[in-house]
Amino acid sequence: MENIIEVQCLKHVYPDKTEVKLCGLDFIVKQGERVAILGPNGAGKTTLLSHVLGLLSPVEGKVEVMGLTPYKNFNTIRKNIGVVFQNVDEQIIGPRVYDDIAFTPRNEGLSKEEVHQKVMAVAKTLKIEGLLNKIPHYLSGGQKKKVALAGAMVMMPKILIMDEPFDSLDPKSKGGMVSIINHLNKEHGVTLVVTTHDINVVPSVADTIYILKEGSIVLRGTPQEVFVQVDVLKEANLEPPILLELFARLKAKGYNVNIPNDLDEAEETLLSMLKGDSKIVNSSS
Ligand SMILES: Nc1ncnc2c1ncn2[C@@H]1O[C@H](COP(=O)(O)OP(=O)(O)OP(=O)(O)O)[C@@H](O)[C@H]1O
Repeated sequence: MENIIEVQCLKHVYPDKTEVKLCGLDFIVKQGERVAILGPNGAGKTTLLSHVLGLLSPVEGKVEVMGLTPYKNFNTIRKNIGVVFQNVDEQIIGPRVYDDIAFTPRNEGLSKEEVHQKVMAVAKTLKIEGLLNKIPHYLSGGQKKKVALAGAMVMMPKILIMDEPFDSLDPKSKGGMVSIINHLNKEHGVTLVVTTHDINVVPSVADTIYILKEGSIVLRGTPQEVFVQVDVLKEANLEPPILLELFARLKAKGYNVNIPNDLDEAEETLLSMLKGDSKIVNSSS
């Protein structure tokens, strides 16, 4: 798979002289990949995303998206990246939900029919047809996130960047958001980059995880590889998902179990253990 995003040893200085450095491992995203960025508050996750979006320019380091330097090719880059910011209130601007979603296709000069077709298609995918006539200001937090996502996805960009997409969502809305973004990835080939503090949701939305800590990218791997490195996670002020930690502990005690991707896999493994499946043994016993 082709690299669609490449960031190497980025250094950014904000106008108030706050310095953010992200060295260590390179940040690489391949086309069609689902990537989650984890790290404590202030680690530099939003700064990294802002560079990928071309909103900031680095003092040092390399930032490339589709082989281009984002801040120098802002318009091309933004045509290919949909973004949902942490504070969605700042990005919803239309007087009605319909107008908000229609903003980019209208701006691109599409005909009224084409705009309508695009708005209805994305509203159907995200199941928000019933919100199209509403005034965005009065929507719930979860509904606003979906509207912002619809605005980001209406032109079906190659890459979708979401800063804290699960923030303030109730369990049902969170599950809905997970299904939607996985659908966009699977059915439309959209490359996903998300930041989140919601560690339990990560195995269901990411193929690859990056861990940021104090100006450094310290760890990269699949959820199964990353979440068993409990010491590194704790140093970065992160707790592994409970399910994965449980299986990592069983493995450390000599049980021949695979780290599960989700609750269904965990259930299957535990049921096999309870049934006394001979493949799952404690090698130390
Ligand atoms: N506009 C700004 N001006 C000055 N400093 C900033 C600005 N934006 C971010 N910073 C600083 O840069 C550092 C990294 O912030 P950033 O928002 O990238 O972290 P984060 O990992 O996204 O944190 P969080 O998990 O809290 O959202 C922090 O020390 C922050 O205070």
